[in-house]
Amino acid sequence: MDVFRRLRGFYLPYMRYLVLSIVMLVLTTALGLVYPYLLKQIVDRVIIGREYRLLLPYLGLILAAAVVKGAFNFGQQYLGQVFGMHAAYDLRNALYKKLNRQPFSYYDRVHTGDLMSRMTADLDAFRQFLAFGFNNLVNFVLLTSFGLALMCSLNAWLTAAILVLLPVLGWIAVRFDSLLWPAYKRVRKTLGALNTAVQENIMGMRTVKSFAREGYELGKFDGRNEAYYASNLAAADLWKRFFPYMELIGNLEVCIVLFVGGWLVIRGDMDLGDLVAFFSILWYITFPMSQLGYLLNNWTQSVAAGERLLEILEAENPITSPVASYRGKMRGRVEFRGVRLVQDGQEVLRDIDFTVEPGQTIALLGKTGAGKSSIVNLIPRFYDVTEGSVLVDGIDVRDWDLDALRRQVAVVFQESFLFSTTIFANIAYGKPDATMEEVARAARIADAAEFIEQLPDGYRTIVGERGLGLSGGQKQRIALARAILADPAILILDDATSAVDMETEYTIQQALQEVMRGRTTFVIAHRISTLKRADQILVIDGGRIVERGTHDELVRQDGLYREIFEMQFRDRDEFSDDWLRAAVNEQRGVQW
Ligand SMILES: Nc1ncnc2c1ncn2[C@@H]1O[C@H](COP(=O)(O)OP(=O)(O)OP(=O)(O)O)[C@@H](O)[C@H]1O
Repeated sequence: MDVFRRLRGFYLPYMRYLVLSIVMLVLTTALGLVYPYLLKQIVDRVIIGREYRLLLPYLGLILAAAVVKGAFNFGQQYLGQVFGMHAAYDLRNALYKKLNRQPFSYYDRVHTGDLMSRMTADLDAFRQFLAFGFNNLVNFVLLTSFGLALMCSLNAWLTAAILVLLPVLGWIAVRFDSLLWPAYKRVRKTLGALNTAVQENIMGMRTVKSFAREGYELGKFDGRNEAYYASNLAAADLWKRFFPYMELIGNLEVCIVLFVGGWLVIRGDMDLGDLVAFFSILWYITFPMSQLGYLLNNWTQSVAAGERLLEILEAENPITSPVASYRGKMRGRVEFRGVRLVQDGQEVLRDIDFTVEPGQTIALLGKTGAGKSSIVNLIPRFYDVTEGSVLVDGIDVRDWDLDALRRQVAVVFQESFLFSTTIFANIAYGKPDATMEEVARAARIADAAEFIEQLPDGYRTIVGERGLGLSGGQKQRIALARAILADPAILILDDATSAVDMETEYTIQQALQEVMRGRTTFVIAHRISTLKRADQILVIDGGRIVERGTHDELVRQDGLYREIFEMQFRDRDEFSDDWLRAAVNEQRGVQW
């Protein structure tokens, strides 16, 4: 019940459909109970009383009741569906909205396949209960109570006799529900794991194939498929045990009515017509009773599914805009004050202090895993600091309106993600109203214009899922153009040119000089040649700033920067016969 209480916000606004549907259901049920009454009349008056002229009117009444009942039945099912669909529509929107608002840390933990299964299969199980389950439940209660009341009016003793088995029925139902609930939770969980395996396999198909690991992946899938199959079988096994009990109780009821009812008729304490009517009511209510199993199934599935939906809806999100948030125009001054960051219990950053003035370029250099990305991720609040603060224009990023902050900070990640749409739409992603000229200009700066124009459809070329069909360097250049077009006050290039060759990187850098003018730029790169022009270079090691200064200052110190510099210099020396490197050196006028 708790699941339904917590999800009530989604179905309460549409209760009018459910109420109308239930009204129709009551009428359908009431009309259904007219048959036993008519049957009694036919037996007592037409057959026993020999009033044959009444036969046709009674048959006419039975037919009319069937037609009206059919119409009400259609109405109640239709309205039930409308109720379920409206609620599911809102729920789907809320889930999607929530997922869009969740922070990076949430996506570090969840599995895409499992999320997809929650958004589809679990949502549908919940909708099914709203659309049919609610009505069936009400139908069950109504039919049983109406039926019992009618039976009571026919013969109280006979009704009391069949009620003896009711507590047994209730006990069995409750007992099975407690067994079914965990069984269905397992079914849902194994389905999520199965979807995760499929999704990861498809996403990573190139890696799978390149290592010829199809066999291993098939085995992994087989294992999860087996687990899903086994959990379904376990649930079916429970049902297998449940149905015979229900069948037995139904048949016992028939025996009781035959025995006690027959005895009452023989003694002359009950009319034959009443016994026939009693029987017909019993059959009428045994059907929904035998459906109790399905009802329970529907119910437990929807509770298990609802729990999984609530896990998304109620997931904590510490990264939200404060009520009195700041949403001004950004100048681009960034300050880190005593920043410490702990992730998964591990200290990733500590004692990070630095200031960048608007328009300056700051470079971060360090070994892999040193903490460079972790530093820049704090600026647009992809993560929040554990201690200390990050200020933009003197205002703590936690006091900025999240959208205003992120709209004015553009990040180009090492792995560029492209949507499966046109190159134009991919570049204009942060500025949907951009004109062709603006998009082409951003592409020119990112050194992407040339290869885009050579494609058969130019900017209208549709790139495959995740940009398949383009090279890594081409994707990076499109991502770069996307950031340039967004015209941010702060531009963060997190290893954004790692996939392009040195010559292209050089061309991009030349063009970026113009883009970087007037905006604060963070550059993370491994090649010293990329960083050396920065106003300030921070050398990161083990989550701390170990050196800082300009290129000239740092090469004079005997530290990590110089070590990296000399290493890169040695490489260059070893490959001195490489015509390309020589050409680039010459072009750059690098003084090593
Ligand atoms: N979301 C996270 N959850 C837990 N630990 C993380 C997370 N992100 C990064 N780390 C850890 O923090 C440390 C620094 O990672 P970070 O990505 O900042 O390094 P980096 O210097 O940018 O490395 P690279 O140059 O390889 O990109 C690593 O030890 C990493 O395992």
